[in-house]
This record gives sequence, structure tokens and C-alpha cells, in this order.
Amino acid sequence: MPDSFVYLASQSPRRAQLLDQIGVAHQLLLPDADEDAESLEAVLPGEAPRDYVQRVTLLKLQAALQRWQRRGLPPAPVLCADTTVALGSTILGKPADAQEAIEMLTQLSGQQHEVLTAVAVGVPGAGGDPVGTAVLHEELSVSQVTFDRLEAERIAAYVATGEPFGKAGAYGVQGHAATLIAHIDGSFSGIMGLPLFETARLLRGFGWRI
Ligand SMILES: Cc1cn([C@H]2C[C@H](O)[C@@H](COP(=O)(O)OP(=O)(O)OP(=O)(O)O)O2)c(=O)[nH]c1=O
Repeated sequence: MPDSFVYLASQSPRRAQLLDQIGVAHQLLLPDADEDAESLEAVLPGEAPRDYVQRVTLLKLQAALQRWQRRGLPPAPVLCADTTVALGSTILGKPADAQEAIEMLTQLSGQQHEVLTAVAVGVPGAGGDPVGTAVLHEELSVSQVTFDRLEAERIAAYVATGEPFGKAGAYGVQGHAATLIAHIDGSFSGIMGLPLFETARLLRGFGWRI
């Protein structure tokens, strides 16, 4: 197994692509069919977006470490992330359908919002309970994104591309949404789902030369 190898506990193809970009070899560690990954993502009443995204990321990591143990896999760092779009204190998740995507994009039109991505790495101990003994580290990337003013026709055309689905806030900075975004202050890779500067810093903390 190469030195720079991680288990990537994410169904997001963007995260795998971003790890490839920095040469981090990875193996996917995806949920078992009976795992309830959705319920991890419930927002607590009154929870601030920054607290939410960091809490959910650690829950994802704990679930992934348990998965690693159940499967009896060889030790290597386990990495996961969560991306949340926040308009003020309102959290925008993934749109359930076209109508919801239109509503989210209408809210984002002409406004600045934040994209928060937390990334967490856990290194399971050899044997024993990995959740109890793993060393866990987490970083948070916060970016400001300003959308152009979008008329209904432009929103409808964007939704028709299908790009909003499966993405927090109903857009993908790496795709057609590039034509909707007037300004970014922050981390492009963080907005896309995995902040590479923070990810590399976390891995360096585990002794990697990256
Ligand atoms: C804002 C934005 C989000 N996204 C994506 C990244 C994430 O895949 C998704 C946010 O959902 P997440 O819940 O962070 O991730 P996921 O459900 O896709 O994958 P997993 O939980 O298994 O790791 O939105 C983009 O691709 N581009 C963007 O510009």
C-alpha cells in the first residue's frame, strides 16, 4: 500500500477527483446498504451552520471508522467531509426536486452566501475499538460566494442542465454555475466539496510529506 493512501468515506465523485488532483491515492469506503447515512445530516433546532457542518462531518467519520472495523480492513487514515451552503443562518441542503432547486437559486440570486466544508481524518488504532482509540482531526474551510442577479429564465435553464441535483445549495461551482457566480472569496476546492489546502495540512499533521 503506498504511503499516501487514505480511505475516502464519501459518495461524492468530486471529492475523489479532488484527492486525485493532489496525488492522494484512495479507496472508497462507502456505507453498507443498511446504514442510514441520511439521518446523520439532520439539523438540530437553532444549530449554527458552522456547528452543523463540523458535527455532521465527525458523525460521518465515526460511521466510517465503524465501517472500517466491521470490514476488517488494513489500517490507513479515513477521510470524510461535509459541504453546507448557508444564506445567513439558513442552511441550504441538496434540492429534492426541480421546484426546490428553483427556490434555492432564487434565494441565492444577487446575494452573498457562505460555503462551509469541514474535512475530518481519523487514524484508527491497530485493533481495539477504532471509534474510541482513533486520532481524529478536523478543519473547516469557509468561503464567500456572490451570485449574479438571476432572472427566472436563467434559473430555469440552469436547473434544466440537471447540475443542481446532489449538490448543496443547488449549484456546482465546477460546472455551468461558473456563469452565475460573480465573485468568490475563499477556497474553490472547498466550495466543490473538499478543501485541498486544509486536507493537505491535516495529512501533514499525520506525518505525511504533502
Ligand atoms: C456548493 C457545491 C456543492 N457541491 C457538492 C459537494 C458535495 O458532493 C455536495 C454536498 O453534499 P455532502 O453531504 O457534503 O456530500 P455528499 O452527500 O455528496 O457525499 P458524502 O456525504 O458521501 O461525502 O454538494 C459541488 O459539487 N459543488 C458546489 O459548488
